[in-house]
Amino acid sequence: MYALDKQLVLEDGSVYKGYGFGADVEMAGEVVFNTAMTGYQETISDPSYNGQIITFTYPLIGNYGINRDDYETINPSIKGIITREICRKPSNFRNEFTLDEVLKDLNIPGISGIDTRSLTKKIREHGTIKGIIVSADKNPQEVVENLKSNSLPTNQIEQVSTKKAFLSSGRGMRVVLLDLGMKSGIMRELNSRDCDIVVMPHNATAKEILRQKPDGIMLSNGPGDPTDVPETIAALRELMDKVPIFGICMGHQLISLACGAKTYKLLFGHRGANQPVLNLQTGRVDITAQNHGFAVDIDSLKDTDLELTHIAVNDRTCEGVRHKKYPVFSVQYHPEASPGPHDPNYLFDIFIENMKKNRD
Ligand SMILES: NC(=O)CC[C@H](N)C(=O)O
Repeated sequence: MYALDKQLVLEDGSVYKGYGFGADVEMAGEVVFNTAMTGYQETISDPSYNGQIITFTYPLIGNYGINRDDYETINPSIKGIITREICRKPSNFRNEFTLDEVLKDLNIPGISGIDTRSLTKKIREHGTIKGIIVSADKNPQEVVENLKSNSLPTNQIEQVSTKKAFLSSGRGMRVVLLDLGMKSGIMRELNSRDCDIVVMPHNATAKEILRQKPDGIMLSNGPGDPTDVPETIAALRELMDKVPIFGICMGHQLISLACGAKTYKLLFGHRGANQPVLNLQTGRVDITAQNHGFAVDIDSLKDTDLELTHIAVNDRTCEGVRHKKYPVFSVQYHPEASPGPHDPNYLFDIFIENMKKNRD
């Protein structure tokens, strides 16, 4: 039998005892919850979760193992995993490693045996909260004091964005993919449409981007607060009228900020694989993959050249915008899925069409 050797301590003083797995290290992070039933490998390796401890509401995690192919980045930067139950003997034809051994290699701690329903209810009421997975014999009061005195990281985009530009050749449209902490799924979608991609760091200037003679610019997802990167927002302002732009998640927030809208932090965010989104033009609802803690303030769109195109069915928050004059659009959800449904995948085709039209 495993011993109750670890505890999850939250900033509000609550303590959840459990069983440690993965790396035996202590790392504080923002505790968030994800409601997807599958896709834990893509989720833990999504760079937008940088600095966060992920609670999986699905009660069994690790049951189909980890494989070489499903990483969204090969350098995951989450601060921990919280589960009801961890499967230590996965069974799947694609299984190559156990979640436990991979987390050990990646130096990421996990805790199982947690009442994730109660924890999730707490986060829903309180909002996302700072927490840490520590040894069960530590005094929780002291841990809480420590947690309170340490602030969560800022400027996370620069930690996960590529330092140098690189190419992924194709014969189709030339796309500058601005890496704000991109999931490889975005690259895969562009590759599958034969795009000729230049991936550039988050702080590339408008001039550097235009020097690549792009047909269009793709803005990726990314971690943390969108207001952390004023230089990227300034670059976007210069680029808006030059070439078609498509933004996903962080990219969507940055386009909105560049046009004068405002962003704010949601109480507990949207993280999962079945988030319904209403397309206001067609009346169609797409079921989407999402992972975001911030949102664009719908009221603030009034004074901009953006129009609201999509809203979340669950809480009526902003899920997409479009520029009134230029072929610039963005969504808060993930058309690249990984993990999650492929309903909105056609958005990549719209981006390709926008680039073709702009070329003609
Ligand atoms: N996946 C993302 O790009 C998330 C964007 C931003 N970090 C947020 O939490 O809202």
